[in-house]
Amino acid sequence: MKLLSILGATGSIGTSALEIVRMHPDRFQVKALTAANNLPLLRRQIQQFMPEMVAVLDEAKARELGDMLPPGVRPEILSGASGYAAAAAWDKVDTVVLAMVGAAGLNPALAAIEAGKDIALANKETLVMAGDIVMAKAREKNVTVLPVDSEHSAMFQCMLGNQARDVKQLFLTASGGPFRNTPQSDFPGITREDALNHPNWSMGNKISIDSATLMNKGLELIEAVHLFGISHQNIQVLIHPQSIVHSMVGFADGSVMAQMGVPDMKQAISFALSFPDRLDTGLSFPDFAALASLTFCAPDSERFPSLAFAREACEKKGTLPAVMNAANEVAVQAFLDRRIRFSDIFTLVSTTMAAHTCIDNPDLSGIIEADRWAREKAGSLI
Ligand SMILES: NC(=O)C1=CN([C@@H]2O[C@H](COP(=O)(O)OP(=O)(O)OC[C@H]3O[C@@H](n4cnc5c(N)ncnc54)[C@H](OP(=O)(O)O)[C@@H]3O)[C@@H](O)[C@H]2O)C=CC1
Ligand SMILES: CC(=O)[C@@H](O)[C@H](O)COP(=O)(O)O
Ligand SMILES: [Mn+2]
Repeated sequence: MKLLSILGATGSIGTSALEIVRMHPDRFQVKALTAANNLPLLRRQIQQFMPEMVAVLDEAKARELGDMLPPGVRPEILSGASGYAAAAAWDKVDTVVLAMVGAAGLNPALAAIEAGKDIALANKETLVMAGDIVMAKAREKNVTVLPVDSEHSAMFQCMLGNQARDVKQLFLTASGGPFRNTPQSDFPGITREDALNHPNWSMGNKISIDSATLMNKGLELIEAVHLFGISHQNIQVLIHPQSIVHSMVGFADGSVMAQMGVPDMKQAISFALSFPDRLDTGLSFPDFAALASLTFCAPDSERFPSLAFAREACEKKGTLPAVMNAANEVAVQAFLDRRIRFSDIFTLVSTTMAAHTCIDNPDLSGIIEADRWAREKAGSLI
């Protein structure tokens, strides 16, 4: 029986993780859940899964949640950064699902690793900001970090049974997002609704916008560098509009292994939770006969410069990846709030990166300071 803490339980990944738990009550028990603002959904989850600990965004929300719960349902209710860290590090938990969105995931990730918990990692921003520190800490604490991100789960699955030294190339697939075929001249007219309309995946708002700008693939490039200890130069990004091949690994002998499935995160989440077993998820196989073709092509770096930003961050390292991530978070939120246009996201990120004086080998406080600086800088550009 795995004893779970699910951080970001009310989100797209969190609710899919709970679906897996619901399907396999003999394998998983929920001990802790966290959310930020969605108290009605968290209340229903608490009543269904009866965690002993929950954490929400702030004290006011914690009081509100307490008032919403019926008599007899009394988990410990914590709040804020200390609450999330407590839910990640609690000694009644052995596995933590990190499914919060954005930089807020870094502190609980480190708390979970420090406490020796196994990690199912969806929050890619954590590795983009501080991958060297997080992975070094995981090695020191002998903690397993299992990828939940579909591409990284795919690559991990392709590598099983092979020697790490035989991995020569990663092929990171991207759907291309909703604007794969949109001419750049139409970018100024792109609305929030257009950009949230991902062709294949149902996901939270932030990652949906990242997919539309291809920044999601930039973040995933850096995530792969840290998870698999490979240079970004050995990672090729491929546009694969069908999202059936979730990624591929090329080996020394010229063999390429691909992992496939319908675009549904329950496969990757369940594998991270049950590894090395495979659980029944209720998912069907792709209908290969009905699929006209599986296609691949190179990304268009002119319309979508995000991959170039990420490769620059990989080259310069230091605080630059955290700066790119923070500027992107500010820009995406401003676009979601209808304060900037779609193409302004690229300008905000590139201008903030260009203004940054990169610090090599930063410690955690250096990264947090770079994140703060980048948010202020990007905010001043809006
Ligand atoms: N969705 C997907 O298919 C995939 C997602 N990922 C990654 O997983 C992570 C989660 O994505 P997704 O589930 O789509 O996101 P959602 O926006 O759907 O959910 C985010 C979750 O985090 C909580 N949250 C938001 N802000 C904060 C904060 N400041 N502090 C604490 N908790 C917060 C939300 O709470 P509330 O809703 O209560 O406000 C919610 O529970 C992201 O890093 C994303 O890149 C990776 C691969 C695929
Ligand atoms: C499901 C998942 O892992 C997402 O990160 C997905 O990859 C987004 O689609 P894009 O390929 O369009 O970025
Ligand atoms: Mn992904």
